[in-house]
Amino acid sequence: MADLKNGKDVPNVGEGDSVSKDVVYLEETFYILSKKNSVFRVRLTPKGLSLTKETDGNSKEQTILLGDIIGSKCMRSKRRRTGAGSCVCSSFVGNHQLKVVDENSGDLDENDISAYLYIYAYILKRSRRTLKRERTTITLRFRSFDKYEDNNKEAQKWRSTIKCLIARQPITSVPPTNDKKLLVLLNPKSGPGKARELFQSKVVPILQEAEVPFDLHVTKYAQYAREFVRTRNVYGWRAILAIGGDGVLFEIMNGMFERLDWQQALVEVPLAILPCGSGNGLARTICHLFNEPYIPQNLTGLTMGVVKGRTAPMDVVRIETKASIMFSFLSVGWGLLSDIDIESERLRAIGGQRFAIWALARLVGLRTYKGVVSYAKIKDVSNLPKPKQPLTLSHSISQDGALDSPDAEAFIDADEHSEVFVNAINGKQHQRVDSWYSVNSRRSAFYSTRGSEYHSVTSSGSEMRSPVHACMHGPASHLPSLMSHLPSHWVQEHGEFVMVHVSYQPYIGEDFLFAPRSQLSDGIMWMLIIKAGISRSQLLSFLLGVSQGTHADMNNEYVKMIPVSAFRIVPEGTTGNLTVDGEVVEYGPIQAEIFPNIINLLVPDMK
Ligand SMILES: Nc1ncnc2c1ncn2[C@@H]1O[C@H](COP(=O)(O)OP(=O)(O)OP(=O)(O)O)[C@@H](O)[C@H]1O
Repeated sequence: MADLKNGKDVPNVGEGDSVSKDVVYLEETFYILSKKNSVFRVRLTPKGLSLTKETDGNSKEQTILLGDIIGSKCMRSKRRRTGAGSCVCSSFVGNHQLKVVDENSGDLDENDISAYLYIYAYILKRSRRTLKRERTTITLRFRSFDKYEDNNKEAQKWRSTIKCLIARQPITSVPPTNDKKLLVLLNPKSGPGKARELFQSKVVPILQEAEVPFDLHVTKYAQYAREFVRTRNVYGWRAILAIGGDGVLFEIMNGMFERLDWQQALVEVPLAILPCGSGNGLARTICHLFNEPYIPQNLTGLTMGVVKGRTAPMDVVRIETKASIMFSFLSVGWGLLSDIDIESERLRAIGGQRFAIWALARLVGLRTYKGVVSYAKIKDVSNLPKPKQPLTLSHSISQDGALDSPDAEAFIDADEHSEVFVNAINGKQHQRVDSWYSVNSRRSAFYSTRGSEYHSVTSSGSEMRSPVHACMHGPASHLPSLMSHLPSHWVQEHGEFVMVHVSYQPYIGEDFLFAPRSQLSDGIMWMLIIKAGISRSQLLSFLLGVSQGTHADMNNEYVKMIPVSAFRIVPEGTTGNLTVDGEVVEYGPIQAEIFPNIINLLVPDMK
């Protein structure tokens, strides 16, 4: 068995290129009780957990990638009811289920000296047309020594190494700790109203397995999340997670900019989003850019990013209207797309499909808007990476729905048909009976993470309503004031428009690949201008193209897509919709400029 290399630095673990392929951090051999001619070698390497089955000279290897592993825990066997079999070996065969408990539990079985190491992974699996994550639990049973303490020491060594590797930290005998909780701000009214249910069934189990404690606050009214982050000591949390649509994150981000210490807060407290709304443009963007499958209502991949704590910088856009200043991360819209977004609100209950239905209605009754559109064009975008093709998944259903079973008991992992693997090393004279077995845990469900707090929805919100008017801080503008003349190098277009929509992320909604060349942080806004005069059939092909991003290739007298660093829209008249990140703002002059790399966003591992 390879020694634990204490203090060894592990750079870029998980990417697998800068660490030698031959490095083995830990290695152990196991065998299966019912198949004594098979030997199983388990190795922990920079790539992940390698499981090799050797039978009669043949070997078969399976590797669970480090990027797919989210956590590891040591457990003890649970005390059995009187009359239940107490023999450790027999307890794993037949119809008995393994029940384990935390080592500090009062309900543990003192007679079982085994230490159990649970390794939790969500493996990316590709079937013919779909890519999805499946939950897998690997259980290693350490029973080599006569005392539980010694077996536990062995199991803890594996746990610490796994945890250090996940955190990309030097390997030490103590796992890395972060006592700070995750602040979760959840909008129960977002999208079809399933955020609470999805959090409980899809997110909490992963937080539990990764041992990430959280404080959950369910928003009680619009602007609750904004006031919350503006008025609290946010440094006490490891990150702020928005659960809902893009609107909750918009509130959180603007609450951060209303703090005097906005700069420090944004550096030290990363933001994250899990999509439960009807728009979900940023969540879809993150999945697109980090090659994570995006499956509506399946939060697994993004939650893995949240627990692992990897960050990526994101641009923000400072927006000025006559009455207010705000910061945006997604888009500014005027005309057709904003009309569809806002007017389809009445169909909120049906989720993202509301956009398609309303788009058809608005094509029939097409409106145009008069005004002036001005922009500072970015001349050279030739260095940008090629746009990525969207992963087409035909909205597959994840297998990990099995986590939902509410009547399950926590930590029941052994399947009735699971096999028992018994250690075969040390020439059989030593009575080592370490074992491992791997099962797809279909019955586990966890409902709270130790140390986590659920804040009642019904409790009074009075502590939150700050009497003091918020003042917007954030980076200072370089633009002339909204009513002043613009610099002469800006382009100006007067006329009648079907729409002007500006996006700084590839996706502005789940099915809207609006700016395929956009990156999270590139300092570029993509302005799409569609002028009046365009035929309905051209407009239809534009709307159909938006789901795959093919509309961006349309470039004719009516449609163009321009990279800009700042812009101003001055609509004529008083009726119409102007939106920022999908939320309505006052109708009138609006101007915007982009600031690169302001936000730290929690993102999944790049695959
Ligand atoms: N408890 C609440 N009650 C009512 N509105 C709320 C509550 N919490 C947040 N909001 C508001 O709900 C709006 C929409 O939120 P969110 O973006 O999460 O959902 P959504 O369904 O995706 O919405 P949208 O379609 O506008 O993107 C936000 O403007 C937010 O201010």
